[in-house]
Amino acid sequence: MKDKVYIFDTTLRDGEQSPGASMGINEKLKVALQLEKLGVDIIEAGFAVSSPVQFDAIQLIAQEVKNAVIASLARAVEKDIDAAAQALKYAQRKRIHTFIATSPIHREFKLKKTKEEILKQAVYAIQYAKQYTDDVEFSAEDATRTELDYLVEVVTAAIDAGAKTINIPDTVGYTVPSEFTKIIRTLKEKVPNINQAVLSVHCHNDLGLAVANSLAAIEAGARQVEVSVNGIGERAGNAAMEEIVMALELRKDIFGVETGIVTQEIYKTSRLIVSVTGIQVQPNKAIVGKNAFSHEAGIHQDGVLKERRTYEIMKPEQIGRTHSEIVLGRHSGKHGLQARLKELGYTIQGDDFEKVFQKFTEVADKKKAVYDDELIAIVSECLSIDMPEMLFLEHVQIMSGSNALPTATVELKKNNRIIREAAIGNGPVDAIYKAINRIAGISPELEDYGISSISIGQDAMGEAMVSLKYEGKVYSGHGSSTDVLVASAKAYLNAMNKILYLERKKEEK
Ligand SMILES: CC(=O)SCCNC(=O)CCNC(=O)[C@H](O)C(C)(C)COP(=O)(O)OP(=O)(O)OC[C@H]1O[C@@H](n2cnc3c(N)ncnc32)[C@H](O)[C@@H]1OP(=O)(O)O
Ligand SMILES: CC(C)C(=O)C(=O)O
Ligand SMILES: [Mg+2]
Repeated sequence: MKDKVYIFDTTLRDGEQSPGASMGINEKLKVALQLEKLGVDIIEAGFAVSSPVQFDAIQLIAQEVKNAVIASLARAVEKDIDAAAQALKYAQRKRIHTFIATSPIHREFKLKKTKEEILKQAVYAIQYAKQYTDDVEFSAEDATRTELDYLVEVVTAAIDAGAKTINIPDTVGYTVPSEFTKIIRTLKEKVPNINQAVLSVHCHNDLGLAVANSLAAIEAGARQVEVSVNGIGERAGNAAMEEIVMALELRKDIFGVETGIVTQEIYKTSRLIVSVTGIQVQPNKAIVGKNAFSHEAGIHQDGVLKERRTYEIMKPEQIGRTHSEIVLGRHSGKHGLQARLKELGYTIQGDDFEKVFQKFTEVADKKKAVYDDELIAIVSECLSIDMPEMLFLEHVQIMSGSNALPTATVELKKNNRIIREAAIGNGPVDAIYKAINRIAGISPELEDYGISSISIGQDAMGEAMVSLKYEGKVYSGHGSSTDVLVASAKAYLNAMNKILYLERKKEEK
């Protein structure tokens, strides 16, 4: 059995410290249950003394989650530790995580205490917490800006006092990987009782180094990492769970360690955090970003079509995504275009293909991306081929407002015939989608929906993205427009047309 690295998830505590990320009690429970499914070892559910909502959320999570240790943060003061213990009362496995800052700048200006006073307070807090649970974690806040010999002294005393996990936070994200390696190695060499505790790291991302620092610490012997989903957290955030887990998973040759994470649950967890916090993931974010498995460049598309591994180091399915994507745009080449045309049911070769490619490059040069409906229009224009039996958006009209039931009227074109339907929904987008479902005659499940701006200014283009689940398969769609509701309708139709196309193919067989 390889060495295990414990995954301590702090999405619900440090992650929630991101401006605007506060979650309600039920949302926190939903996240905790998903983290349990994901297989994290420890869930830091909050900071109990901080507010009644925090306290109640920790209590509820402690009652409901069975397969992870539940932790609460507590300053090194009795009232915080008492509150943490009470909130954790019903947990099957509980951890009190107490901390105090050790660096000169925090000692002098924030805590206004001497080295001796801080060491004494840390030891007292750990001993005090031990009356409630044997599982006490101690963090030396701002450890990485602390004098190393003093840090050795504090860590030795904390373990003597009974701390079972010693956490070394890079609180302000100032450290670089080589320094982290040195800190962990020094602690392993100089702390005489270091083997009686698990050594942990908690890295912030102020210099974009949180993941690199955490991995350096693991290589140097740390066996717990504190992470958050999508890397959310105070200021520039914490080390991203998905990046660390997949680095450890894919580079076992380097790290030689295992985690208990069910990697197929990663994407679902990431999307849940986006939906409960409203904090979007940047498109180029590793592992969970919209573009992490998209290929636009012609040379890459050609490579991936010939052998996926030329430009993909993991399978999207490994992290619970359904597929990688060939995005047709200005940088695409003939192989990528041909493959997409084939998917759409066209076999176009020779001069005809050259004509279509020529027109495609003209269109692509003016746009961010060329979507399926536009491609079909190009083929139809260049080759006078009838449009296949697809649904095209002609018109969408919405009635919505604070006192109105959101109602959508949608007109779609199918085989040169206009079909009109209206529907009421929970919101304008829901109403549009219900009206489209009526015309299409099927009701796929909306798995994911997102809208983002793809240009700036008042006439900015909005791009909508949807994932629809139908008979166990997931279909994605994109649509863009200066009107976000029109973009939403186009994205839905883009995915719906893929479903309808495959359904027709099945019937033809
Ligand atoms: C690096 C981190 O992420 S640490 C965690 C940060 N998270 C949070 O702060 C979110 C939750 N915080 C809160 O709800 C509040 O700040 C509370 C309830 C903890 C404290 O609130 P208040 O009593 O109003 O104090 P306030 O937040 O203004 O100041 C913090 C006090 O705690 C002291 N303190 C800070 N850290 C510690 C510590 N680890 N142990 C003991 N005392 C500490 C500060 O010196 C200051 O004390 P002072 O009032 O004697 O000057
Ligand atoms: C409380 C500690 C672990 C923390 O969040 C930090 O130092 O960043
Ligand atoms: Mg932190």
